[in-house]
Amino acid sequence: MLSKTVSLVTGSASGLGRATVERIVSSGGKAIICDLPSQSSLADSIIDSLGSDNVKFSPCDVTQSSDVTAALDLSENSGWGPVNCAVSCAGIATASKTLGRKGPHSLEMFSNVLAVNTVGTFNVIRLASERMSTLDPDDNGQRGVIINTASIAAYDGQVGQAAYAASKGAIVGLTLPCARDLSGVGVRVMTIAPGLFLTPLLAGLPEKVQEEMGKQIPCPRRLGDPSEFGKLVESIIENPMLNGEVIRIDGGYRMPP
Ligand SMILES: C[C@H](O)CC(=O)SCCNC(=O)CCNC(=O)[C@H](O)C(C)(C)COP(=O)(O)OP(=O)(O)OC[C@H]1O[C@@H](n2cnc3c(N)ncnc32)[C@H](O)[C@@H]1OP(=O)(O)O
Ligand SMILES: NC(=O)c1ccc[n+]([C@@H]2O[C@H](COP(=O)([O-])OP(=O)(O)OC[C@H]3O[C@@H](n4cnc5c(N)ncnc54)[C@H](O)[C@@H]3O)[C@@H](O)[C@H]2O)c1
Repeated sequence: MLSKTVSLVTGSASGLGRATVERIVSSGGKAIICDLPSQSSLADSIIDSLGSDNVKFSPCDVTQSSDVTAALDLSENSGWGPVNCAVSCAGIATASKTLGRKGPHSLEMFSNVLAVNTVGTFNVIRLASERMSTLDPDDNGQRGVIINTASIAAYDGQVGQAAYAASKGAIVGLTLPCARDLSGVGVRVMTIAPGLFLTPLLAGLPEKVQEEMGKQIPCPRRLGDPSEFGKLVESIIENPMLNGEVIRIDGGYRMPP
């Protein structure tokens, strides 16, 4: 399916989303880069390297339905047809204790992390699945695949990760019911829970935290390369039996408190 993949990939101007776009296009597929308008120059550099026939940019805040709709429309208006693959990589990470030295956790920050990570992911699932439902089914009765990005923090959230872990735990929780809901239209739903990958998001964490983490990954004893995330996306797209499940990709790492 990868050579016929028409995808929308959120958060794909950077990091894991970018690696996903590179993987899909290198296998013959197409991708709509769905990222914030502020990321347009990064998106342009991806289009320069992969070709404007294969990649297009739709400025998008995943929490806004009209933005996600515009990205789905761009695929159809470009002559690619409706998307048959949607990968959500858009996400933000925060670090703040429930009760810190300066007082309680900001409620606004907590809500914002859930809005982008959880509500944004569900927004893509609901709108992309509608477009996929219009496609002809393949030999397995399938029309598309949706891949979400959680985190190992959904299971082993650290000190300061209440908001982030809650947002990712919710993505783990919605995976099976969404897969069940969409089984009637032949759309699979999978979630990837990455461990520690070397992307701008991780580079923004305190250096001390980064150093400790890299050393703790059992095997391989290093941070993940974003291309390894892209390979897993490819496997999920290609394997029709993968559905309703969360896959950790973490080198056997379990985060300490
Ligand atoms: C991004 C991907 O999805 C993958 C990931 O999830 S990557 C993992 C990301 N992890 C994080 O972001 C950790 C976030 N937490 C932090 O950065 C900091 O804890 C914080 C900024 C929220 C708080 O820092 P601060 O208020 O300065 O607390 P600080 O004084 O350092 O620590 C207080 C206590 O908590 C402990 N602690 C703080 N952060 C810790 C951590 N990350 N791991 C273990 N212990 C920690 C300290 O050892 C200290 O213990 P003590 O009571 O025995 O002295
Ligand atoms: N890097 C890691 O180690 C790691 C580990 C576990 C999970 N994750 C998750 O993987 C995903 C990708 O992370 P990354 O490391 O590539 O981060 P990154 O910061 O490199 O990329 C995230 C992208 O999301 C975009 N984005 C943020 N808010 C958005 C919004 N409202 N609408 C549209 N786009 C938005 C950003 O502009 C950015 O381009 C995130 O969901 C993150 O939580 C990353």
